[in-house]
Amino acid sequence: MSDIPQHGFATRAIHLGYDPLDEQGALSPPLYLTSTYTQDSIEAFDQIRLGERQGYVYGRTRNPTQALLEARLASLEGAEAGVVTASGMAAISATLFSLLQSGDEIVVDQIVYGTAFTLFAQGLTRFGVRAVFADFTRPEAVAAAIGPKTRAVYFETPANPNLRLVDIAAVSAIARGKGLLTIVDNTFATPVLQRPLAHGADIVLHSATKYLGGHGDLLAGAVLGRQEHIDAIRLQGLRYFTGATLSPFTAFLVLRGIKTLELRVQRHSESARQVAQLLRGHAAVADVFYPGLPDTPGADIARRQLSAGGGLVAFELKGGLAAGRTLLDSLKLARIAVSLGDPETLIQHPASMTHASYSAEDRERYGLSEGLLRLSVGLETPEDILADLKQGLDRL
Ligand SMILES: C/C=C(/N=C/c1c(COP(=O)(O)O)cnc(C)c1O)C(=O)O
Repeated sequence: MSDIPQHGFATRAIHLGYDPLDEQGALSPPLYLTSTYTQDSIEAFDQIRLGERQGYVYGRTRNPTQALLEARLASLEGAEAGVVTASGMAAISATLFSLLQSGDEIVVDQIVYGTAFTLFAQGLTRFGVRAVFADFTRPEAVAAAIGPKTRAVYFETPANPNLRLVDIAAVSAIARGKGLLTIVDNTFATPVLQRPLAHGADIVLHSATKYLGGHGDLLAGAVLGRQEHIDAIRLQGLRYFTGATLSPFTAFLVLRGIKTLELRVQRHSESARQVAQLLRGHAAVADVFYPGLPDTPGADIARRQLSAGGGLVAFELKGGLAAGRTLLDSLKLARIAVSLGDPETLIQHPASMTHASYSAEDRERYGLSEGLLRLSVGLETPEDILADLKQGLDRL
């Protein structure tokens, strides 16, 4: 079925780029565990290196199982090409090390995943790259932060951990007008709900550890975008800056994960919407942040960019951190753990867990409350998730 690329999201996630009749009728794509490849002549290796011939040489930069996953993820994000990596942080670092060099600046949103913040605030400075943090909910603040040395802008939307929303079209228009690249981490929304390239972004990143793998049993990353950028990220960022290659077996697991991605994200979203409504109506809750609530901050952006609210809910209790600790200790179904996008409902305290690498001053400055809790709503029976949360809240 050569016309699969014109089919729907779920059909492409399941069928794109592979015909079982090419592989003895094997319905599940083969797993290529080889580290190296032979060819029939030295000339063949020259032709592959020069891009005159499709083929494989060595597993650090290309592998057929990874290549199928890259083709499917690129299709799901509406990208020309993709490259997969050993983790989400590997996707971020391979991208930054390929596209930036000493003396460059990059404008970054104030609210990003904690370890990504550390890479920007501390890691890149060791190589002469300066991150300038700005409030991306105000596009004019992004424009003001751009200088003659800026090469790119970077943000997450919805952002980790408080789910704040950034207007992709507005920010990417500012960046494009100054000849800059727009890099968007789409981990929280997934391409089921949001495709940043369609709103003007140039590069999309994923921690495939999360919703794409979808079962809390792997670490992986992905970068999607134009061929020229993906080639640079593969042949520089992956091949020699990081070497952070995705194992073929993990690529096989992510291929299996994305077959149910649309179904899972829809279920995560519906359950999270119910959780957000429960929280919104409970006396112990001070504030709820959920893109699927009609009056959430940035609701107009959500309506333009997201087809549903997603599986993450952030909230604050009236009793602050002390109440948060009591709640976490009283939950019986939800597990206290970092990460997200698992079938299991997970709850965590960003200030002491995923965002502990922000200094207390930076958390204060950027509005990351000490009392904020982040809930990754799982795939359990929704009534059970709600009952567990309610019994914990009712004790406060
Ligand atoms: C413990 C990890 C969490 N997050 C990670 C993460 C990464 C980094 O992804 P790897 O963990 O390197 O696959 C990249 N981009 C985003 C928006 C992320 O949330 C967490 O928040 O709970």
